[in-house]
Amino acid sequence: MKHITVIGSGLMGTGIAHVSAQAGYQVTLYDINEEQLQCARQTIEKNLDKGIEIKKISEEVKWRALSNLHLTTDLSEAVQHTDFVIEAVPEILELKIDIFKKLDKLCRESVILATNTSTMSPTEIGAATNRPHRTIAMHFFNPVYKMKLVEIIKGLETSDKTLEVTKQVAKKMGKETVTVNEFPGFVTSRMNCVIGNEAMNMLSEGVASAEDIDKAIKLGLNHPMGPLELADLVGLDTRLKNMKYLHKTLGEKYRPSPILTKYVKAGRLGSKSGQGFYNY
Ligand SMILES: CCCCCCCCCCCCC[C@H](O)CC(=O)SCCNC(=O)CCNC(=O)[C@H](O)C(C)(C)COP(=O)(O)OP(=O)(O)OC[C@H]1O[C@@H](n2cnc3c(N)ncnc32)[C@H](O)[C@@H]1OP(=O)(O)O
Ligand SMILES: NC(=O)c1ccc[n+]([C@@H]2O[C@H](COP(=O)([O-])OP(=O)(O)OC[C@H]3O[C@@H](n4cnc5c(N)ncnc54)[C@H](O)[C@@H]3O)[C@@H](O)[C@H]2O)c1
Repeated sequence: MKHITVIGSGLMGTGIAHVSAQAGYQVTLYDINEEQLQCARQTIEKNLDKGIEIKKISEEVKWRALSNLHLTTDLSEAVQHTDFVIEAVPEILELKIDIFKKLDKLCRESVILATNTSTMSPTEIGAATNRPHRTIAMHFFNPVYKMKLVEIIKGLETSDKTLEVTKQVAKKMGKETVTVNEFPGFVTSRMNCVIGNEAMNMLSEGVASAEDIDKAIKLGLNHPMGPLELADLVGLDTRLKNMKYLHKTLGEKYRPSPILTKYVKAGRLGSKSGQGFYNY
């Protein structure tokens, strides 16, 4: 494994490309949006600089990581030399399936295709390809360069070898792993969605202000961030897509809070749009 391709250079693709390049992989970051790619490179450079400031990495590691990073809007070029692909496009099943079909045609037979889906079925995504045994879900956490876990989910046909290689890749990126059986939302998104949704319902019902809900959960339950500020960090559009999928697959308990739907309709998407439950 020498070369990783990351598909989608948004919040997560940027972080995954960062930790991959820092781990010594050649990384090609692909997006349909050139501006987004440039923005990703700047974010990675800024976060590498912060790493130097806190003495977590050296100047040399920074420059090596940046020289390992390649950007492209051409999908064939993105996968030409790749060994391992990690997809991080928006949480829309049809979009992920379409990309996996294209990747399956373009990539050498030995290439593993991983999805960074928060909730969806690697079996269903893998079934769209001729390599279900080489498809897997590799669920990273935001902000990727600070968070220590990757949740790995095997699809029905995923081979043990694919699981082993995926674990090794995550380990080389400095991450711990857990292996979870395939259920919608896995362990973490299922839990996160329930807590976050309850916080939004409490806000709508007037139980407390956003600030006090978050403060209560941080100082009273010792969470590092409050559920509403965390939802803003994740992106309210992403969160709504996750909730809708869990609602469809797991039932009524996961119905998205109406305030979430309203905010997304208004274009309040969290920190990335400048406004969510808080102003940025
Ligand atoms: C439970 C509430 C529920 C809320 C609901 C929200 C909706 C979610 C719905 C699901 C949607 C899908 C989501 C997705 O699929 C999965 C996710 O990503 S969910 C979000 C996960 N993220 C979190 O939960 C973040 C919570 N916050 C935190 O844990 C912390 O605030 C933080 C982000 C870690 C930051 O804390 P800080 O104190 O600022 O961080 P540290 O300084 O301690 O750094 C941590 C660690 O990173 C190292 N480090 C820091 N900067 C750099 C750098 N520039 N380069 C390299 N390394 C860096 C630092 O040294 C620390 O390492 P260590 O010393 O510990 O080894
Ligand atoms: N936001 C989070 O905290 C978080 C955490 C873990 C997992 N995830 C999952 O990661 C995935 C990406 O989420 P995100 O928050 O990074 O989304 P995002 O909206 O920030 O980024 C998505 C990127 O994909 C690009 N894109 C769209 N269509 C594309 C295509 N056809 N080909 C290539 N690129 C395309 C967009 O231009 C954008 O740059 C989702 O499946 C999400 O559920 C998100």
